[in-house]
Amino acid sequence: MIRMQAVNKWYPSGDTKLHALKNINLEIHSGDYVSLMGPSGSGKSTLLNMIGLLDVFEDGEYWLAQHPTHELSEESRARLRREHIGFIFQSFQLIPRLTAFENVALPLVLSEVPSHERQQKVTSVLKQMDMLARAHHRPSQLSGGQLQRVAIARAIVTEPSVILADEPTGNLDQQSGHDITELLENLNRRGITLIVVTHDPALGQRARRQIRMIDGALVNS
Ligand SMILES: Nc1ncnc2c1ncn2[C@@H]1O[C@H](COP(=O)(O)OP(=O)(O)OP(=O)(O)O)[C@@H](O)[C@H]1O
Repeated sequence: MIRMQAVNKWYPSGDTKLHALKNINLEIHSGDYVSLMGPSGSGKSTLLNMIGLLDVFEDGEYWLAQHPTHELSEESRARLRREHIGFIFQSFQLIPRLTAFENVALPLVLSEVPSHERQQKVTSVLKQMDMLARAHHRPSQLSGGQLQRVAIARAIVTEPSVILADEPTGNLDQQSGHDITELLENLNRRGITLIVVTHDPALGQRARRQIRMIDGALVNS
């Protein structure tokens, strides 16, 4: 599903450059459940952004679902991202002035899915997340756990093959965090590849495979 070979990423940093990803070699198979851990600043979010095609790297190769993303135009990369990747963030990243329903519908609007099909798909995923009763609430009217369930509905409405979750339980109390973890693991049981960045060892250890980063490099991939 995911294959990186000798990927390096530098960020501009004043007059010099910061070597944020150092010779990353990584293979993740379809249906895997992987956690990515490591100290603050070690490069976890940078790597997740590369996997999700949100940012570009300077050298190396990255194959996603057998597509050579390093050779593709920004437009093709965006299409591949929409087809394959669902994102979940610590801060939920919902649009405040849109209802839960409208937030979940947004990726389908961007993919030009017809309105009646959109209606069906959004209703189905909100139901799966037990959020149908709150479909017309705005984010400010929802709890943290509910916000994350809406965000998961938004991530899965396009039926992605990979979910990338950056500290998905970081802003939640213990019970809500546990519920969200179960929801994500259920999606993985249904075949979605799940990659979770976390500082929480208890969450990280639940993954079938644990990857550690230190100072921009993978330690045990
Ligand atoms: N847009 C950017 N421009 C310049 N430097 C950046 C940028 N984003 C991240 N960095 C730097 O790259 C390194 C890796 O950052 P990254 O956010 O990937 O780490 P992380 O492991 O996810 O950290 P945390 O656990 O604190 O979220 C850090 O030194 C950070 O300061």
